[in-house]
Amino acid sequence: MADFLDNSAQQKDDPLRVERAYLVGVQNPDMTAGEAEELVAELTELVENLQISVVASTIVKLRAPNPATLVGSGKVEEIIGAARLHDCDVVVFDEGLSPAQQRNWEKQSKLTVIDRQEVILDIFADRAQTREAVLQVALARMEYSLPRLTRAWTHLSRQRGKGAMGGEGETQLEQDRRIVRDRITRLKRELHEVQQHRGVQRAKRRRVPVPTAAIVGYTNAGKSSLLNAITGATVLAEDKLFATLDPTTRQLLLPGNQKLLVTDTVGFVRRLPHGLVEAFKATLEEAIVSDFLIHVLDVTAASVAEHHKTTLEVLGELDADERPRLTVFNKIDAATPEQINRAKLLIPDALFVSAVTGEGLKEFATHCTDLIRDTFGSAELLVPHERYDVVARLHQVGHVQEEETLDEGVRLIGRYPPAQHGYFAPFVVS
Ligand SMILES: Nc1nc2c(ncn2[C@@H]2O[C@H](COP(=O)(O)OP(=O)(O)OP(=O)(O)O)[C@@H](O)[C@H]2O)c(=O)[nH]1
Ligand SMILES: [Mg+2]
Repeated sequence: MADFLDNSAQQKDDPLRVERAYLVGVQNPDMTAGEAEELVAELTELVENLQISVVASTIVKLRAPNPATLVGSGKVEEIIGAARLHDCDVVVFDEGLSPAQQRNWEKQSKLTVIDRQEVILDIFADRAQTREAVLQVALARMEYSLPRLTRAWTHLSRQRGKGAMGGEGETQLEQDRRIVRDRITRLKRELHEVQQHRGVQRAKRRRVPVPTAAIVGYTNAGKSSLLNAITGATVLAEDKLFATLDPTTRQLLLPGNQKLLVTDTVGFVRRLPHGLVEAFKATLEEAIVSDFLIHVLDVTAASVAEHHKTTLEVLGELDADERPRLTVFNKIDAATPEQINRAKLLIPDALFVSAVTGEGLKEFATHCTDLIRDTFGSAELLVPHERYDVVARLHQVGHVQEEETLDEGVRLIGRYPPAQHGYFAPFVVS
């Protein structure tokens, strides 16, 4: 299985490896030209992450997709001509290609033709580090490749010309399919074991009554940098998409001596392959089970609103969109006043910070304490009738969720600020 789990290192010097890419963006009727351009810019970054140079690109306006080749036949000719002219060896589509479309393209162009999803899968494969992430990515890639085994270029080899096209007999193909299916079964079994082990560890951890938060957000927003800045931890922060694939947890000490466990998570991206969302559900469970989410956004990103939307969508798929959430715009040190204003309009109650200069981090910490106070610190009190002043004070400084008069006193369930703990402690029953 080693060949499937690690194919990056040994192929860096492979003469057949693709090196020069021609990108094709697709502008659907519901998209503006600007949006299509942004997606291509993002795809450029993704492709360059694979050490493939982006030589040229084009945007195709698409009214109705052509089932055979996605774009119309005239455009196919045009794109192949342009890719050849620029001496490209790979064409990358921003839009997903069906296995049949991909096959048709490769047959006609004699070039490697891939889509955004495959690029993302390959990046994840390069970055995965823990056993679980490695297995999850391998599984997502296997599932993606199963209907595409007749292609000239597969991420099983990430090179051209391997696995002959057309000349291959049905039996060979059937055999390959069986091998891939067997691997999928084996990967699922291994993953199950690894996840069970992690579940046990988490159950142990959960007994510690320290609140937890997960940092989520679009890739490159500065999630790891923020975690570094607030904890002094040394988490990998790089100007690379998906620098973080495995969750890292650090303990943070907030104002009022409040402890908080913060977990950094993998960045989200538009058009994340569905297989990967599925595959990463387990890893992102950390985010789902945390007490609240810290949603980090890059305030300088042109499509910050899209980033915001994408993250909420992925959170929705993970059933985590209802968790308490703190929205934080990062990189204010590099932002223009217009960008700040735009962000304020987008999320009026958001916080503004810079992980680089440390600006806004104090307010951020205070807000975390407040959020914990809102989600935590709920206690049941029994206050004797002669101490009605305590009941009055709880109404004044805290939040009373339940109140009931009994013979022995007033029973209350409520929350109050950590600073008041000492005052209320003698009356707490649970
Ligand atoms: N100017 C500026 N740059 C920042 C700030 N925070 C992060 N960056 C830069 O943004 C880039 C991405 O930062 P990361 O912390 O790796 O981002 P991330 O969200 O963890 O990215 P992934 O793990 O890839 O999803 C790096 O080049 C950082 O130096 C900030 O406050 N200001
Ligand atoms: Mg990161």
